[in-house]
Amino acid sequence: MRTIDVQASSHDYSIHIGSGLRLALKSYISMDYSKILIMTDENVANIYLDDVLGQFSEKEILKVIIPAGESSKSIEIFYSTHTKAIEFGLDRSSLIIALGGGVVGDLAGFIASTYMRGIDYIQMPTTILAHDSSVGGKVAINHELGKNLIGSFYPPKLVLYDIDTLHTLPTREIRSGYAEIIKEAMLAKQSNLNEILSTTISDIPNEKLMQDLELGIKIKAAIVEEDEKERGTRKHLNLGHTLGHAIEAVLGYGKITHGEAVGIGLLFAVYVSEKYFSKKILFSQLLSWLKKNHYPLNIVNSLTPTALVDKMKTDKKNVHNKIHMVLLEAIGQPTVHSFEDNKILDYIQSFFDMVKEEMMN
Ligand SMILES: NC(=O)c1ccc[n+]([C@@H]2O[C@H](COP(=O)([O-])OP(=O)(O)OC[C@H]3O[C@@H](n4cnc5c(N)ncnc54)[C@H](O)[C@@H]3O)[C@@H](O)[C@H]2O)c1
Ligand SMILES: O=C(O)C(=O)C[C@@H](O)[C@H](O)[C@H](O)COP(=O)(O)O
Ligand SMILES: [Zn+2]
Repeated sequence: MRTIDVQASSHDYSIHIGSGLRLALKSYISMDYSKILIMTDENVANIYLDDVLGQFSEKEILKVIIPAGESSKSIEIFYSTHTKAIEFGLDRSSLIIALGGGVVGDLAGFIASTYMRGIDYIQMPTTILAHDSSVGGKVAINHELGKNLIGSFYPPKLVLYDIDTLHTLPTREIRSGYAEIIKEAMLAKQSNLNEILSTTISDIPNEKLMQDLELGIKIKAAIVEEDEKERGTRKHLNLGHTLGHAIEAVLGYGKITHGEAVGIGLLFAVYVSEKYFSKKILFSQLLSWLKKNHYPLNIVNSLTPTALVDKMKTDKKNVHNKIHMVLLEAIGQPTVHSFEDNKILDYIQSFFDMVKEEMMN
């Protein structure tokens, strides 16, 4: 087992990464909680819920199983879960457990942050992508006008990452998770990035997966420790998300995975960076890695650049209604830049043209 400790402003917490941890959850809970609400989605419930429930008595634990997918990060499910929690008698000494991917983690975490003005919660990530979402305390639900627009910063008490659960992930979700690891490596060092770009999604040995996850988590943890509330450096973790989030919202939540959208968003961020700084950084290597690993680059054929710019206008990084994007001056040197809407529109149009041409080769 590996452990990474994170210092948050409210408390410190540990991220344990290892095999079989879901079966030992109870031994990691140090407080005597009055009741527990465990949230998971229907896919994860089918495979792993009993492993966790088996450690508790029926009286003390309420299970809330939500539909799988991004559309569950909604105000309706947020509200109905509050209702179930009140009816079950959850109080301020109760605990919420998020067993699942980033959807469950973001939603359950946001419910924990608002229930009776805030109760403890534990993240039990079950996707590769959730190495990112379970760390750092960003919790949220979506608004029809944009991603994660209703939320808060609310760190978990503990992250228990049982990597055995990752063996049941569909290939598409492995692909999705790796986009965020690439992002983290792009913010760190060339050698880290080379290591991640050497991965082939369809064939990842266990030890390599563990190493890549640990690398991503360490890079993320260091950034959120430095700037928990995203006043400055944490914005860099949004690399690839200005376009990525807009793609998710324009297509309709759940039509593309978060990581697939971020993968395209990262390529766009590198494309703009190379134009802006007039130098080669990573575009051709990243493009060929994304192509080799079957990221859905051809989605650009069904996207309208003006609709994307409209969505980008609701991005949380914007200031005075101006779109702000994270660019890379070089690997490990992210910076934030603001652009006029027309300039972004030009970039998207020429980027799409280039991707379309590449997809024909
Ligand atoms: N809070 C943050 O810092 C942060 C960071 C990154 C992403 N996010 C958010 O995370 C969400 C995406 O998370 P995700 O990619 O984990 O999506 P997800 O939670 O929807 O999970 C993806 C799919 O995998 C299934 N699944 C989960 N675990 C499984 C397992 N072990 N075996 C088989 N199937 C399994 C789920 O049922 C779902 O169908 C997005 O909403 C994104 O905005 C948040
Ligand atoms: O932790 C962060 O900070 C991130 O930006 C991580 C992102 O991968 C994640 O998708 C996050 O939810 C996006 O943040 P948002 O503030 O743009 O919603
Ligand atoms: Zn993300």
